[in-house]
Amino acid sequence: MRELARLLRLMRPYAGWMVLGLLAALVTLVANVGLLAVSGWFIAAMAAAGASGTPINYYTPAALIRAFAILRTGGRYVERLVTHEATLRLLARLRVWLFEHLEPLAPAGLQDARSGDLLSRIGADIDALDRLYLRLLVPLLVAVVGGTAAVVFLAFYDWGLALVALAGLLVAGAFVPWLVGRLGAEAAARQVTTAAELRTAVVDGLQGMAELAIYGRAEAQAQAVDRLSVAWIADQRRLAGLDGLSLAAVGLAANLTLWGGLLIVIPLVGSGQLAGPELVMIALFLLACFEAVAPLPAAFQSLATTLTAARRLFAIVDAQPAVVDPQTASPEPERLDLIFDEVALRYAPERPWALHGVSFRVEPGERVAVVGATGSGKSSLVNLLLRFWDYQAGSIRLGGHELRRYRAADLRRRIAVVSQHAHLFHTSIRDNLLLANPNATDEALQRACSVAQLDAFIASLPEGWDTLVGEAGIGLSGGQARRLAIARAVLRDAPILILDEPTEGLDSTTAHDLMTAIHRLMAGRTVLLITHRFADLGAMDRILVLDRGRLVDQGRHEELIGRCEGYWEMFERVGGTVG
Ligand SMILES: Nc1ncnc2c1ncn2[C@@H]1O[C@H](COP(=O)(O)OP(=O)(O)OP(=O)(O)O)[C@@H](O)[C@H]1O
Repeated sequence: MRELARLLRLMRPYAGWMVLGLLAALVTLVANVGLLAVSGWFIAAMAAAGASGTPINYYTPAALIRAFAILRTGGRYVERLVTHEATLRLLARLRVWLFEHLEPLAPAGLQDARSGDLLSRIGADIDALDRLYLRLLVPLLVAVVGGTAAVVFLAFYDWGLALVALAGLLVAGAFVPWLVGRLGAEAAARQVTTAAELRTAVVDGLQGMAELAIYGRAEAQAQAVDRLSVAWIADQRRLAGLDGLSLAAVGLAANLTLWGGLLIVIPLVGSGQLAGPELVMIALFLLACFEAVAPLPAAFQSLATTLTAARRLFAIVDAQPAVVDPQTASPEPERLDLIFDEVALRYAPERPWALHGVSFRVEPGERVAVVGATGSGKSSLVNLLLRFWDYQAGSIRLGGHELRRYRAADLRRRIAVVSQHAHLFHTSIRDNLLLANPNATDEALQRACSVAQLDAFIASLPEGWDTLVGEAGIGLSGGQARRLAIARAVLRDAPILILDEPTEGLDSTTAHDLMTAIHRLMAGRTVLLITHRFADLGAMDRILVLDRGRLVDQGRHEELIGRCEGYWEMFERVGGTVG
């Protein structure tokens, strides 16, 4: 129930809309009950007056009936409008709120999360929260206020009648919801996680469609999706069954209350304490006031769904990011020299050190390459520099200030990255470039693409800059995608440039061409180039050699080849030549 209190706190900014929606719901209920009761009384009174020939004032009740009818229609309209406005505003805010909490977690805090599951949380789980206000709070408050008013109204006629109504309303509005809530709690909670697993399996299957087809596992994946689907439908069926039962139970309670009420009211009419038409009015009033409690069983049934969804969202919101921004503003260094001093990093306490006792210095404008076997910690250096992860020991200083004193965004503004994994969004080439600098002019875009040697390719496309690159850049070749990443880095115009295996996976001609573009990009910048390609090392001022998380040597190629065994072995293995 702690989740419920937290959810209510999140709703506070929309309290005005929510109270208005609640009032509209109450007015609608009163109008509906009033309409039925007055109509019943009016018809019976007119019939009695007609039979006995007594004159009757039919203006007032007719006007009341019209007023109730208009109020009911108008109230329902306003209620739907306002409650949905409140809910949609809340959901929009919650999505942004979740995204704001999600962003600092990336990538360290999200590496165990699956994209389908995250999609579920930001989509379906947030949607499930609309039930709290629309399906639980509004019906509950309307039931309590409306039910109490109905019982008080009936008490003016007869205490016994009021007690019968109270009993009926309690059965329909408390016992039945409690029972279906209990019977359906497990299925309601489970369907949230099953739906998330189902989405994850579908997303996984779609993303890995090519591999599944190649290895003939598409059928197995389809069966896994089918199993989850069947489990989800089974839970939905159980909930729908309980929903039907609860509707029947509320109907039964309403009818039994009507009969109980009639048993009390008929003798009162017989003894002349009550007029005949009032009997009809009370009978219809009794039936109508059950409208106040009818939505409660479904409301309590959805409570478990809402709470499970809320728990899943709060799990993300409460997660601690691996790197927390400092409270104070970032320092403004004059020269951007970079110093690693005895730096150590491990990704989890149970994992071995990815970097250990690493010390080196990079002067502004210097070009430094990092080489080492796979898993030696090269990309981990980048993870630290971009503040994706925090180091556990040692110190990293940029411009004389500890890296931790910089806010991540300020730090990242000074760094441009070209990597083999640069993500391309399913939008136009122009929008993918503007990501690096939303204010870039067409001339700047043109210049960036010319540095990246992408201009001829873009000019050859019928839609030019507006060509869609496809999901994750599927419409581009590996080399073109890398060039787009280079153009982004040009637009970023940052003093520090990180090249994380920018030519990895490309054939040697393409890699060579790409390096020509990269050399232009390097001009005037501090460069950290991570590479397996010895051909790229000729243009570098210094080479750092990493081995199992340790910096084992550094120097120029000619020096290292003579004294560093590990370097020499790597060079031999790739049959390298240095460009
Ligand atoms: N996100 C992560 N979570 C846990 N361990 C990680 C993570 N990233 C890297 N590691 C581990 O840290 C060590 C260094 O990895 P890193 O990616 O820095 O090596 P690398 O030299 O860049 O390798 P490669 O050349 O294959 O890209 C490896 O043992 C790796 O398994």
